[in-house]
Amino acid sequence: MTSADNRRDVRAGHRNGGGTVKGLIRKVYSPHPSLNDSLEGDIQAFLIDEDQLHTYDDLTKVNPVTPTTVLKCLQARYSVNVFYTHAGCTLVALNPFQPIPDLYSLDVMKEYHCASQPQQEFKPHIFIVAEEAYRNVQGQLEPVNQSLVVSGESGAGKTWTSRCLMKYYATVAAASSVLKSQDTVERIERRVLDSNPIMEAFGNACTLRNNNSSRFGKYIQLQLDRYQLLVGASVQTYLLEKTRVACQPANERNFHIFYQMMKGATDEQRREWKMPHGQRFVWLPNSEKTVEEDSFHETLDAMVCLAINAERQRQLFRILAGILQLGNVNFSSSNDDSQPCNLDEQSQDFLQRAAELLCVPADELHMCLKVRMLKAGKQSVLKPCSQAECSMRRDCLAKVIYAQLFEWLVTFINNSICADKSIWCNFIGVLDVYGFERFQINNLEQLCINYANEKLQQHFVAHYLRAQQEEYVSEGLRWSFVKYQDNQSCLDLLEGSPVSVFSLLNEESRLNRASDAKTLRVRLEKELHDNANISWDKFSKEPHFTVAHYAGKVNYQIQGMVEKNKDPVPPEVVNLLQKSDNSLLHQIFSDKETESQTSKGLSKVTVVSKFKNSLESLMRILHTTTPHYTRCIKPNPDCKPLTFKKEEVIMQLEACGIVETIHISAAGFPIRIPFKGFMHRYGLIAKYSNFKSGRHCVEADSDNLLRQDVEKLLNLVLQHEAFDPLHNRDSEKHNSWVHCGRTKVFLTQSMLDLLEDQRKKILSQCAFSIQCCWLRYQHRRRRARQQSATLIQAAVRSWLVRMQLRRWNRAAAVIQNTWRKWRALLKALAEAELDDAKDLLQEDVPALNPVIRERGSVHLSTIQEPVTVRGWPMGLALASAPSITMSLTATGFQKMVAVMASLNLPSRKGDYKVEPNQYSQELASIRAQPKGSVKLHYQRSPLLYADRQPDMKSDVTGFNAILLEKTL
Ligand SMILES: Nc1ncnc2c1ncn2[C@@H]1O[C@H](COP(=O)(O)OP(=O)(O)OP(=O)(O)O)[C@@H](O)[C@H]1O
Repeated sequence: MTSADNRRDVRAGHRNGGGTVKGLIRKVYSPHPSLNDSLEGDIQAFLIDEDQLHTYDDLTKVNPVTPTTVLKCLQARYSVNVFYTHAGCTLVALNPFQPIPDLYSLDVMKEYHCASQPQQEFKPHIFIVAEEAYRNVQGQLEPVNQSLVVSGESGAGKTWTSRCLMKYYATVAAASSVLKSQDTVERIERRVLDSNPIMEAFGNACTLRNNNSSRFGKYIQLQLDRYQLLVGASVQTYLLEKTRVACQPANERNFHIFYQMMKGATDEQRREWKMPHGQRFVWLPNSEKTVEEDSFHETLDAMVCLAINAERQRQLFRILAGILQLGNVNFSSSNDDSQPCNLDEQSQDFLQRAAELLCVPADELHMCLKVRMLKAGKQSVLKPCSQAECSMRRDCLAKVIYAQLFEWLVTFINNSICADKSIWCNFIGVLDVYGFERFQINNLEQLCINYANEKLQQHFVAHYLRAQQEEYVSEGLRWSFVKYQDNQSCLDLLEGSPVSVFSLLNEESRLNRASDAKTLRVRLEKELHDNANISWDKFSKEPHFTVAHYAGKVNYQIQGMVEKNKDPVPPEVVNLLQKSDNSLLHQIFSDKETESQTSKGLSKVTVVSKFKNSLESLMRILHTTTPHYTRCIKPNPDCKPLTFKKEEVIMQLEACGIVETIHISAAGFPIRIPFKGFMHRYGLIAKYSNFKSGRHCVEADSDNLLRQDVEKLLNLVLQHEAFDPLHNRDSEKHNSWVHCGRTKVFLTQSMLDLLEDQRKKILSQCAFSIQCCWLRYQHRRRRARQQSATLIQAAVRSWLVRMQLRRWNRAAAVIQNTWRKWRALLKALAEAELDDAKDLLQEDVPALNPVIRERGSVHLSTIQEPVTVRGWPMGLALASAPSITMSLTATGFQKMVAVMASLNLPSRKGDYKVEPNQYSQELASIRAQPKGSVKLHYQRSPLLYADRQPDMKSDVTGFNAILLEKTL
């Protein structure tokens, strides 16, 4: 099946009357013959178009709705391999009894999950129910928690459906995981899924009606965190059929796990379990029959995945092997009643093996089976048991071990998969309970199972059929009542107070006397003859009673019922098991009640009262959740593919009241929301659609005001639709999309989808606006930050520059100061030298000496006069250059610059003319240009060596040497 196949045929919807938009005038059975004649005509007219029957995706579109038309549509769909059909609030699932390729593939799951409106876009499917429940949790519409109730008779496909639902959630609730590591999510979903094979191995068996029949009921809570991700699960089980361990109905088998062990054990395991090849076990009938579920490896893998360690597995399988050995123990009757029963040689051997496997002393085990301990006051008396009693004690031992082992397993699984309460906030529950049972001989098990089904039917009736109709009336809707089968009187018969079948059964069980079927039958008849749901076949020899259940009459055998209800466990048995060296066995019995039934007296909890209590707690959970119903239908009793038996199907349809459901769904409004809640959720549509009510919608308290707001809002939503149901309300009100009651709005699914669409659009617009504002705000903030950063940077830079300049200025001042000192000193020296030279020429030397002497300490800072340019001896000019090294070593332009600096000539371009000596290329003259008044005449110095460059290494002597020394 491709995804295109899954898509809904939209044209079919139009052909079938345009879906729920246009009201359909439906006809129902009437006591008036002429009306029924016309109904018959309508049925024929409807069925004439046979080719179109399979296109009815929703049975509410069938017109007229009768068992025949519904059946024909389902048959037509089954023949074209379409197995799911909507029936209003219920999904009808026909069992194909063959694998349908790609019907449950991962891609299909994703398609349904990603579709904006799966119910509109795709064909009916169990994934639509799953997705609807998931979206309800996402939408947080009260009640947020969801329950998926899967019902149907044995083999109809409940377990299969539950598995599909779990796989769906394990996929979609984990796929969107972005917050957790993939590893964590996978581990959780894997563990949740892996609990299935273990539970099925221990709790399912091959029966005449189903090769993999669940012999217990279960309610699985899939725990979701606030992001709607699967974070854990928990399982609650109900009424395991433990009698199957020791007594299998003809042509049926024991629980799968025993066959798995026998077929899948390795040689070593066989040795350990004392289970050689070819060994026959009385409690494993029909072991030659192979079923798909006989896969031991799958169970072992699941155990590993759930962290049941190797040692625990060893202990567990040894216990199971011990149970099998017990089944082969046979007691032979003793001739003397005062003597215990004997065991033949073979049985002794089996008993020995059983004792070894259960790790209890063989002789004690033997004693415990054949001798009963009676308490008379404080005295205990041992009384040998009859052969039947011995067998019963043996069976009881096996049953109690198996039941406790199953309970331990469920607790272990729960510990492994259950999330901490602080982590999960919502749940989706999947309820898979055994279907209605009616055999040739029915006993306490069938009574309990059928009672559970009655309870579920009542929940459906109360939640959907009755509640809906009652509400329509109280809310002022004009409503033509649909008759439905209310099973309250049947439930009163079974569980009512003060007298009911259960109460009488319990009374009888608590009396400390041997049960007598006939007495109970008489009591039942005497006390309950007023109730029309119970009857007796006067000609039957066997004590019995017949109950008219919603799904049909069932005849219950009274023989053995009281004993089963007592479910006695001999205290010796429990004492013995508590002594076991098998730590698992020891653990599961360590806190078991050891006191005998007699000592407990009337406080003994019977099977019926225990079951009733657990069912009531389940009902309490169901009442606080939003239910979704799936009715599984078994098309034929032989589990054959492509076989549709009309009689078989019509009985099931009638049993679950599908026709009534369709009537009410077709005409009614499945969704009801109080005005306040409605405005709270959808008020934003008015607010953001420029719709003004003149006051704040949600604050308007009076129902009338609220009602007006609601109506305006609905008009607003529908104004784009060609059809305006509110204006139609006087005519076909109950067939329109929406109706405003006194305190509530009644909606069809289509109307709800429309409202949700609008709400989503507005929310997405709001989200867009918020995103824009946020982006703008972020942008502004970023810009402000940038500006601030620039400002700070500028301030810091300017501060740094100022600091730098201050340092430079100080340094420059120091340099200038020092430079000036040098210059003054050199000037003084040069002048002194010139004066000296002049004096030498004029022989007037002493004129300079006083100056030198006077300034001898080189304190010349006060000399500020500018250099007077005149004819300089070049040697002195060079010596007064800024750096002596520079003036000595530099050549060309550098030298010229050095000289100019030393002469304090401003180095403006073009002010001076500099001429080198044409031979030596030494600086010959610097002349001011005509505009200036500087004239420099170079003449041969009268000083000795004045035409030489000072050379540190050359032998500069005399005054020049002194001059050089000072410069350095
Ligand atoms: N959708 C399906 N597709 C293919 N096969 C199916 C489907 N549903 C059920 N089956 C087949 O029908 C068989 C019986 O289904 P299932 O075990 O789910 O019935 P059930 O209602 O749980 O019975 P019980 O009450 O006895 O446990 C399955 O083993 C499987 O082979």
